[in-house]
Amino acid sequence: MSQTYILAALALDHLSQRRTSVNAACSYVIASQSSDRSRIKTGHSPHHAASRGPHQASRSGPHRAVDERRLLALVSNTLSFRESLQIILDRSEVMQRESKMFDLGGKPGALGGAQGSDMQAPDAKKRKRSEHGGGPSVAKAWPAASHKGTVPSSSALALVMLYELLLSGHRPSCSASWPPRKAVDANMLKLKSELARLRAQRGAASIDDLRDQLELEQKRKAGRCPRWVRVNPLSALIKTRMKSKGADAHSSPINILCELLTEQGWREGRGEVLTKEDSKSFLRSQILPDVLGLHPSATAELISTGLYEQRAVILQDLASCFPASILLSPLRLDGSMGSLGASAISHAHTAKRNQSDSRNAALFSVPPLHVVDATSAPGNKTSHLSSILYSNFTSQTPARTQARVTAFEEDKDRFATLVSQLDKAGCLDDSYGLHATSGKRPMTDSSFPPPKKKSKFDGVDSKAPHHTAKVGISTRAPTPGLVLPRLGDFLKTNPADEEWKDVQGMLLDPSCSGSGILSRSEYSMASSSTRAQQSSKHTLGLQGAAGDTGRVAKAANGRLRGTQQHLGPSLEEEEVVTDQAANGSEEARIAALANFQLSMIKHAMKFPALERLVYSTCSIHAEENEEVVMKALESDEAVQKGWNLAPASQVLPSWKGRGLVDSCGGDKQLAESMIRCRPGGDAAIVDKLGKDEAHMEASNGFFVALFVRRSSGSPTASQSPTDSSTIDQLPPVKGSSTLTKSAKKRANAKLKAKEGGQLQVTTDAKAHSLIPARNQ
Ligand SMILES: C[S@@+](CC[C@H](N)C(=O)[O-])C[C@H]1O[C@@H](n2cnc3c(N)ncnc32)[C@H](O)[C@@H]1O
Repeated sequence: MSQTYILAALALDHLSQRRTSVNAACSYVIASQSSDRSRIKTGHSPHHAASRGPHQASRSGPHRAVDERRLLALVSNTLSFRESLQIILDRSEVMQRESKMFDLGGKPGALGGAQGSDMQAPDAKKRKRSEHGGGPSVAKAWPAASHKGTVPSSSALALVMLYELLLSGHRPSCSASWPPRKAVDANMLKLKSELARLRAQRGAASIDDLRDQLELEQKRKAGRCPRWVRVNPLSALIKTRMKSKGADAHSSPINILCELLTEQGWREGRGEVLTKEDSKSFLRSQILPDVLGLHPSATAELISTGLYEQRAVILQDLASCFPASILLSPLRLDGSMGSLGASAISHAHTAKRNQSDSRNAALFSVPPLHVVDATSAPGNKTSHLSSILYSNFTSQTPARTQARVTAFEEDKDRFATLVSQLDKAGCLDDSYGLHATSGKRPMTDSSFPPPKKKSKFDGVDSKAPHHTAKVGISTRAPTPGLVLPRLGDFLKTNPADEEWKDVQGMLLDPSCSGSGILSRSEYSMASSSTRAQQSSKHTLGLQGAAGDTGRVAKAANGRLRGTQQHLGPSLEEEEVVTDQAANGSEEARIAALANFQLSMIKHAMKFPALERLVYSTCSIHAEENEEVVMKALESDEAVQKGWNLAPASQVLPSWKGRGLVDSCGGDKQLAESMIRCRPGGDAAIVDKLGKDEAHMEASNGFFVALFVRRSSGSPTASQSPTDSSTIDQLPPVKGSSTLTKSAKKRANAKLKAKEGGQLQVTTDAKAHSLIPARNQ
């Protein structure tokens, strides 16, 4: 019956959205289906049915029980071959020709052809609605129905059917007239020839060879990445130590973390390579000062220290720590990367505010104080922003009263995760969510965390005036965590609103294909041995998350490299949100994502005081990275407001991986100003590693670009907003001429059209001058 295929596709959809185990995804979809049915039948809530567990649920309805082992094997095997299947699908163009056949949502009654399948007629409109000004809304195109376990995406269903019909060697269990099967059958010749081509290209003797090759490649890459940890200066543990150190010049949060580790028998190593043998050593990142790397096999050992539980460390990939660091670093006008102490930054802010010491303030462009994280959940980068702001301004009261992070998230479930993660890490602003009158948190959502107890170290601001905050609104007293989460669609904000008038920095890390994430394949791909175990031993919902590997290992297994690694929860919250265009090929999906990403950047560029905008993805596709940045630079928003790219010297200059020149129209300088991380590290470095060695420059695949502009509110620009000579006389910054030729042309054309210098800022000058982000 087709039901198993539909459930398998739903499980794949679920895995695309959530970092979870194959087991858990299968249990989830079975429970969702059953609860849907029981809700329809009895009117009970889905939670009620789901809480009975998948076994009972699936057997309680009038429908045939799902063969759980078969479902698990089908999902695991499809995942194992996912990359090959996708290549075959794309090359054969089956999705382009047959998209309707896989679109169960578009064909009410399509399920009718399946025996034993009575799943709800889907809400096709919901999945296809077009939002945010053109193209499928990637943020919203994620099929809500599918996510809730009703209708799978076409792409997931196609993968499952392709695996079953092309590779499994099983007799299909659905009717030959069921549209998804018909579509694959009709294209079988083409599909087989693409499979043969792929095998020949990879030199794989058999299909199993092909799968094993892919798995090995993924594992090798993932194994080279250290277990990255970032210190959290907002954890009570670090704060207490910091306080006890008083004015000790060496007492930075990272030094304290190293000290805490050393006290527990860890050793600080040297060099760039971590070996498996030394499971209790760590290295400091040479790229980011607040990050350490351990050998991935040391994760369980780290967890046993209690530092993770107390959130003294946040487990976050190195590359994922780039955006907040780049956004909040001082930018030097001489082109060097600033690494100024907190007091220097604070001094610059004071000078800027008073405009009394322009010489000093002009030394560097001060990092922003009010920052927006436009797409926050689960909040790794948000808490990093909070950590840096907090560290910079911890003893600088004037600046600290203004420093804050407004964190948007539009998905309610993910918003709950965001709030909970921020709360655990001590990053929430204490005024967050408190009603001015009752002092109680307003949300009724059960996942919403209870009000925080104040620790003695949170008392620093106890003399501050009582807040008069609305929920998440920024009129609040300064508090340690600094983050004000906002449940809502960033695209629906009005940049002209009063509350955004002082937003100077923004981090934009939107939903993407997630193609750079190594751990995704790591957790989702079952090794040959575990596949066998799964089919024979495991039954859904009964098996413990990580088998019998022990409590610590169980908790840590999100990244442990062992046969159980794909089972069980992860320690790192999943940053990736990948949305699939309901129909169509991988290319269509990426194009839809790119449209959405561009619309987010263009919206961000409209914020009046914004001077820095960091754009990042964990994708390796140029379509989502360099190409989006190029289009953004050429957009009306960029040209009118004078947005540019910060030069390479201002964006982690010591990081070797830079943008793809070809994808930047051949402009080397432009490409140099962008950051790229190759999944598993640069081949030139990591290919020399021994077995079981990890390298301090290996991370997930990632991309970052820093857009900068001088806001018209900044002193220099406002002195003479239409005087291009003034702007041109600014000291040039090497390598910052980043507008493309067509953008320059358009800027010139616009300027000519607006005779009399009516433009607020002389776009012509902006287009030709070399302008770093600067405030003075
Ligand atoms: C890639 S994830 C962000 C990961 C996060 N920066 C971190 O490091 O933990 C993208 C997030 O943006 C949210 N999102 C997508 N579109 C949005 C919008 N228009 N407004 C607000 N949030 C949005 C998604 O729900 C998702 O949680």
